Amino acid sequence: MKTKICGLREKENIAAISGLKPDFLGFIFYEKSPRYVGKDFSVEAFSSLPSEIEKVGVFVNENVENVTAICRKFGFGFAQLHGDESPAFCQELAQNDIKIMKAFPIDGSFDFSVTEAYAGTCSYFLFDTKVEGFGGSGKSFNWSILEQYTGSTPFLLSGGLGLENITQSMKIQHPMLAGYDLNSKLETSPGVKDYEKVKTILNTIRKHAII
Ligand SMILES: O=C(O)c1ccccc1NCC(=O)[C@H](O)[C@H](O)COP(=O)(O)O
Repeated sequence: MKTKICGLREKENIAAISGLKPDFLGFIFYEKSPRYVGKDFSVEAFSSLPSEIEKVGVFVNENVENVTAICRKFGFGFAQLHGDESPAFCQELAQNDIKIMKAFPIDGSFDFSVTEAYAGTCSYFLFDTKVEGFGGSGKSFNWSILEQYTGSTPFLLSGGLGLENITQSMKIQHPMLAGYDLNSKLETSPGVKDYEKVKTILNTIRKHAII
């Protein structure tokens, strides 16, 4: 199972968490987020990152030019699109050699047929809890709705995953469940991840994955 730790921004914290070898690290370029990387964020912040960890830029309703420029500047292989980006937007971005993770806000009435137009363009979907804002809510959704997803694009489960519910979430049996996206439940403060909590949750996921 893949693991993604989202919403880091401080050099020492990035270095410590990268030592735990998650598959993806996410950096938020949405100014209204309490985890926004900030104007002074520089490539220096992850100079020690092993190349096998995929870097993900997280965007909300940003334009293609800005997403492309930021991904190129920071060497992000992936853009996570967490707003209302259309299938055409994703196709345009994919032409710039950027892999896409498209987030969808899930509640009990989500219609998974909306994901169909994104298949083929996105490497992963990210199913996150529908809330007022866009992400980082710390809230989980009722996972039983995932049974309705019959697409062939792999997805990361997201939304309020922490030490208290990760074991329960690993009971989900879905052929396209590719991994877990982890964020606010593992923080000491917004944007700063708790090393011990991240270590414990990654060990839990990895132990389960080889049983
Ligand atoms: O985390 C944020 O502050 C955020 C704000 C705006 C858009 C996206 C954001 N996070 C993106 C993520 O991938 C989070 O990991 C995802 O929303 C789950 O967060 P959480 O519920 O805190 O585990």
